[in-house]
Amino acid sequence: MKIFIYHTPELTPIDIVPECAIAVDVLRATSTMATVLAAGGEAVQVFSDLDQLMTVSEQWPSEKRLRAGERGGAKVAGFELGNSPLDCTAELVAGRRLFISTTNGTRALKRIQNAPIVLAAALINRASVVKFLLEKQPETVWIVGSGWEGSYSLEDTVCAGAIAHSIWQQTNCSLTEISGNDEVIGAIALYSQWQNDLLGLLHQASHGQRLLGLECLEDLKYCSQIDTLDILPIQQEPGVLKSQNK
Ligand SMILES: O=C(O)[C@H](CS(=O)(=O)O)OP(=O)(O)O
Ligand SMILES: [Mg+2]
Repeated sequence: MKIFIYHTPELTPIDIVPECAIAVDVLRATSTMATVLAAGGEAVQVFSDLDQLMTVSEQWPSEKRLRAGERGGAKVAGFELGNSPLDCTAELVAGRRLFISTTNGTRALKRIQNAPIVLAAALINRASVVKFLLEKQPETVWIVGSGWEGSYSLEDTVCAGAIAHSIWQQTNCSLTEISGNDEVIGAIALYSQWQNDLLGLLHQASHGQRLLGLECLEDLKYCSQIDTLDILPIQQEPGVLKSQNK
């Protein structure tokens, strides 16, 4: 297995696809998606465009859908949910499809949606993603950070590093054998440095500071946990992710 890390959707190649592509948006889109599916959501359907989200979700029975999204961190007017995983309780989401559009995470998923296998990863479901990769053994894996409007984000890179670090530790491969680009070495080093204080790292991150400004400390705490949800969001059709085995 060769792992490649791309820090943003914009840095991700467009003319080829890997066997498996993984979108990461620790703050907060993929953390929210994993939470919704773990709480019994039927599926998560992602949109980069709000008008398209409205058009498609209108065709879904109202009692079976939830609209979620943020712009500038704030909930989109008229939507039931913003982008906080803490709002995605089982009472609210069970059996319903989440139609979601966020600033960065949904763009990353759209960018990789043509790969044969597409996953959504966050720190909270890192172990489930790693387990799948070790069982499936895809030849090439891309881990794509969502970043922030085209620029680097610390929290997505540390999560990519956490995935690569775990694969490296659980195989007999050398670092050179698993790393497809230099970003993998850098991400593993970042994770190794901060693995015992991931919340501290999120406090340092510009996105973490933005969310703290929006009074979202509890979101930071939740998203900084590692391996807490046994859930694998996997794409079933372009833009639609379900829990594996559903
Ligand atoms: O909702 C989020 O955390 C961000 C937007 S902001 O940084 O809060 O303004 O969106 P995401 O697509 O999850 O990075
Ligand atoms: Mg983000």
